[in-house]
Amino acid sequence: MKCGIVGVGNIGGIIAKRLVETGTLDKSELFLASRTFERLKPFAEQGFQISSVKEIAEKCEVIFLCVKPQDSDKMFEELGEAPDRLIISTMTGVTIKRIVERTKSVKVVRIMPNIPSMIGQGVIGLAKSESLNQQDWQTVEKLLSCLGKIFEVKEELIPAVTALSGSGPAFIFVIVDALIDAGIRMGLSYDLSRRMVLETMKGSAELLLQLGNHPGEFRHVVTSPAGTTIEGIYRMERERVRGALMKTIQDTYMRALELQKE
Ligand SMILES: NC(=O)C1=CN([C@@H]2O[C@H](COP(=O)(O)OP(=O)(O)OC[C@H]3O[C@@H](n4cnc5c(N)ncnc54)[C@H](OP(=O)(O)O)[C@@H]3O)[C@@H](O)[C@H]2O)C=CC1
Ligand SMILES: O=C(O)[C@@H]1CCC=N1
Repeated sequence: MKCGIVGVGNIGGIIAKRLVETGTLDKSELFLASRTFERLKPFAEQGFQISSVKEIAEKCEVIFLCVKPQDSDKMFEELGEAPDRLIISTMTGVTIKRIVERTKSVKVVRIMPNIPSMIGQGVIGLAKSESLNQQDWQTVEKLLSCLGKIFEVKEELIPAVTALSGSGPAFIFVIVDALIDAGIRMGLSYDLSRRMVLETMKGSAELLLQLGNHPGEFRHVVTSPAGTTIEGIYRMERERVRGALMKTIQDTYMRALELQKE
């Protein structure tokens, strides 16, 4: 199967690497196109095939579109029409309707991956056009499963997925950074603090995933009467941490909706 990636930046680069390193595609089946050669150079040096955007439209059965929304018009112009192609877009704010209009392909999948895809542990929100047949869907699953877990949603929920899991890792990284600093402030080394924070996060997430309990239930298991945890929880409530996190996601969601209108 010939597959092309248009826009080899953060996400396009991750997809290219995962497709090849997991053996999902052979380098001979994959073609990369981007605006500046600088981004493509490390791929060219590793034997990836470099192409033009137009060539990808002409020769690839599957085309990933991975440019920023602000660059999409120019990219669509260069791509031209690609009526029989299966299009998989990571572009934030660019609707399936718009992709169908610009490419004339009716087989369009809009995805919202996140960067843990780098190690195959991503969350991939996905909405698809109605014209995909069983074979197309198998192709999509084959290509995307090397990135992580696929969650199919209605297209109207993609902006919510963008806020929660697409942008989500950035918020988690800010929280991790702050917790590591808190450890350092109490005298732990950076390395020890980092490992303890990450293992605590990983263990807590695994516990919830494996046992399925509501997080509030386990919070009570940790919290001893007149103990240490309740002091921390009381501080979190006074600092309105919950509200701040919900507002963070809401503002991100509003921007995702705005981008869809621009
Ligand atoms: N980063 C993330 O975590 C996520 C991003 N997304 C979405 O994926 C898309 C890509 O994001 P990201 O990878 O971070 O962005 P990047 O800017 O890192 O990558 C986009 C790439 O597309 C190239 N490009 C721009 N215009 C064209 C064109 N006309 N033809 C070919 N290539 C072009 C850019 O070239 P140049 O190097 O010259 O700028 C750049 O290398 C965005 O729409 C984003 O919203 C979705 C989920 C997560
Ligand atoms: O910041 C952005 O716009 C993109 C969408 C999700 C993650 N990065």
